[in-house]
Amino acid sequence: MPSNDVLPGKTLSIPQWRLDLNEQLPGVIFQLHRTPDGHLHFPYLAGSGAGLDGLDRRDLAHNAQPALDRLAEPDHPRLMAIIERSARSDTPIATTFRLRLTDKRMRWIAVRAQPRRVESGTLWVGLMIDITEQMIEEDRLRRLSDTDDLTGLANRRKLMTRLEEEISLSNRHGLPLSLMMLDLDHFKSINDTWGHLQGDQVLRELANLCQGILREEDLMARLGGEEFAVLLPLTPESHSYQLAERLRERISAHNFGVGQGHITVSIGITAHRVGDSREILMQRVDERLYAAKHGGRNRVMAGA
Ligand SMILES: Nc1nc2c(ncn2[C@@H]2O[C@H](COP(=O)(O)OP(=O)(O)OP(=O)(O)O)[C@@H](O)[C@H]2O)c(=O)[nH]1
Repeated sequence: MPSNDVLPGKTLSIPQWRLDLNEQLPGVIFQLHRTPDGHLHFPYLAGSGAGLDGLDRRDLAHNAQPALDRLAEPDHPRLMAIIERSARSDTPIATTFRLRLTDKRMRWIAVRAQPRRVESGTLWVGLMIDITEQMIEEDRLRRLSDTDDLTGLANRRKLMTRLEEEISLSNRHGLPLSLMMLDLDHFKSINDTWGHLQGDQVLRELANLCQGILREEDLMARLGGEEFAVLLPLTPESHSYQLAERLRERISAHNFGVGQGHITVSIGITAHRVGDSREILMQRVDERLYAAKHGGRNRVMAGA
């Protein structure tokens, strides 16, 4: 049976019209060969884009390294592991990775490749296409679905996802984690007196003010209406109490344009205890907020 492999030492006669067609592809078709000692090279490469432009294909025919050197840092070991696993278990490669081009631009590439054992090692036949535009669009949509329209803060959905992740870290490594819930006091009267649009402006400004005080790794979310939550990783309750007091004071002293001192907040805080679920934590912090409201508002209530 004639071989379709373009391995070193073998020649393959491909009609010129097919070579021309392959070169015009908006992606790359390839053969990747791995010798038993792990050396990788591309015996066949055709097409354009896929982050390989500017590389000498004659070099790549002998050594895949110049292409692998373009892999973004975290993707390099991951892709190597995927190639090894595919070679060992004869399973296809289906993944995405990032390549850094010479001008420092990053491109997202999708690869699909089918391995086959050959005398000289493993040979994959596959294709790579540039999916950067789709990834940017996906990222935009993801961010939209995680964002509160009015304030630009994270929304409840995003908070709940992060809370789940942080709780799992906290349970596994015993790291401190605090949660804060913050609600504007008598906000109905602000709306009634100044109008809904001005009320919206107060919510936006409150979000800005708090974000200026919080750390990068803290996550502030708008839960809905005039209720907010702040997730504080690596923060024990004593620290989050001080922070909550600072937020409360700064908010009550801030001029929101609706009469000095008219905007105050009640805040509940609680710390995560090993074994607490997301729902338990949310319920407990809600109870603390309720206690702050009933204790007279413009105050912080803590308690694990
Ligand atoms: N401007 C504006 N107002 C909102 C928004 N969402 C909810 N509100 C208003 O927030 C007010 C909440 O009123 P209540 O639940 O009675 O609470 P409150 O007046 O803040 O009183 P306490 O929380 O008990 O201190 C209502 O007037 C809602 O219309 C929003 O997106 N924009």
